[in-house]
Amino acid sequence: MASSSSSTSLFHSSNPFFQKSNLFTSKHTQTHFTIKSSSESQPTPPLATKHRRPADQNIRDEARRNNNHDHLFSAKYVPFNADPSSTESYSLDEIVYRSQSGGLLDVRHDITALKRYDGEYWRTLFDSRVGKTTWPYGSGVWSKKEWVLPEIDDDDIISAFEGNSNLFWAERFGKQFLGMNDLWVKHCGISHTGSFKDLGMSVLVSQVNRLRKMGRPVVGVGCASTGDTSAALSAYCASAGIPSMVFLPANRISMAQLVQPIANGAFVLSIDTDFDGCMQLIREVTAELPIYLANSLNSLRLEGQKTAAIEILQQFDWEVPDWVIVPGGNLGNIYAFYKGFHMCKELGLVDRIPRLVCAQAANANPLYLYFKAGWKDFKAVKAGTTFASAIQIGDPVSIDRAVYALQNSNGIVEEATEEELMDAMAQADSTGMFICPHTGVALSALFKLRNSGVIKPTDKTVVVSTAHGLKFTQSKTDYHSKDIKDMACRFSNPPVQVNADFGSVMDVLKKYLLSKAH
Ligand SMILES: Cc1ncc(COP(=O)(O)O)c(C=O)c1O
Ligand SMILES: N[C@@H](CCOP(=O)(O)O)C(=O)O
Repeated sequence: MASSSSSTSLFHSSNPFFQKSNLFTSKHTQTHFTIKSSSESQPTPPLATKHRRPADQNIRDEARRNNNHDHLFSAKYVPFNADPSSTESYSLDEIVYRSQSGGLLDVRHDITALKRYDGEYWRTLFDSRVGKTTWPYGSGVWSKKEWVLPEIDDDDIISAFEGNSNLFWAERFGKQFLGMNDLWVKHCGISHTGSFKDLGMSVLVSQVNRLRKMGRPVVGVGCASTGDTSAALSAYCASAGIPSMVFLPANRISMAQLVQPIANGAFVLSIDTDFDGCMQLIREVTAELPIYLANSLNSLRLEGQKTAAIEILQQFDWEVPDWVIVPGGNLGNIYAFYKGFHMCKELGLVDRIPRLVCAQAANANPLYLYFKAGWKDFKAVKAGTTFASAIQIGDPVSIDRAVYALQNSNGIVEEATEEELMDAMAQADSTGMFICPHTGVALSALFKLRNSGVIKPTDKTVVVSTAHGLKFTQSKTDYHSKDIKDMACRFSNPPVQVNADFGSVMDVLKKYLLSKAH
């Protein structure tokens, strides 16, 4: 941290933020910050109020008026986990998904430029933007714009004010089932299209919007999907007026997920294969046609998704949880969480990162098997059917990213059987949540790690809920009807059929009340 004697007030008129934007004019931000560069000028007081937007301007117009075109920060693509001697890099305005050697890419930020500002500066800046409608900072993703896509024009951003999702204190669930009092569920599925994919898709579609305005050959955007990526892609593309194409494995996604891209006007291909087959096809197709690839192989997506990690720290007032548990499928998200936490540590917002747990369905568990084998000889698997259908993935594209995230966070991989994940989902729902089966996978991992004593009762623990339960009502209906082969459905709560007369209704009610009396 810079000391105040060697630094300049952020509100000083020589600071570009102060000059070119009204970000610091709210009364919430009248704190003095420090930046690490020195200057001889004297600080001047901050402006007291934000000017009202003229009635004939919308929030985009207002952002345009205040736009800061002098970019202080920048980012580029580099090979993922590249050797420090590597000079290979690409502008984010290039259309490239793989490094020269065929490996994954990563978005690398100019950390030196970001480090000119200390942790207190970034914390206060991000905090000052929460809960506003100022374009584009009202979004949980774009409130961290300098760390996401620093060079994009605000006007090119396609946002549904995603993010800022509820960090839910799972008080009753924690106490009743786990003896925990500091258990939290990050509800990333309470979002525009009902999953965490909105975070990354806002970034990707915004960049596509920019590329198209620059005249780059992008006719549309495509993805393979188990249902959530396609929902997010089609919604953001529809909002931007960009054609979208989604490759879906036939009969393997929920009805709610299927109808989302249909309703949003995407070109929907239902293909008689599994997700891994669809992924292979979209990769081949995007190599041939001017269709931009929207899966998380594209590292732009992870820049948006990483903001969920930053948000967790922010919601805890920058206190670091002990554990964060994330359900994993194609394995981009576990790395996105790692990256968000790591950036906060590197830039001085926090002093450590949480331990990460990646939770997989036992029927689609290539990462779990790899972890158990001591990270030796990764083998893709043929993913079996699972109620956690969005993570029915046997050959995850981000396997290397996931291993990196887990190895650098002292992480763990767990798995959950179908019965475990469905029971955990029902237990969570019985305490007032309405979670998806993937969150059930994460909660099953938590049960296991609590039972083995790895996670302690007082550990501050966050379970990432990745999609809205309303997308998966069929699995809940099957469970509560006890309509699942070889599953006891121990926590089912089927409706009671009763005759339409007062006596019958009274009989069942009395029986119920007696069972509840202490
Ligand atoms: C609801 C849900 N949860 C978890 C995941 C896993 O995320 P990732 O593929 O980034 O591991 C996905 C998608 O894969 C998903 O749609
Ligand atoms: N669960 C995902 C699977 C694809 O993952 P992605 O993050 O690589 O797009 C989905 O909903 O399609």
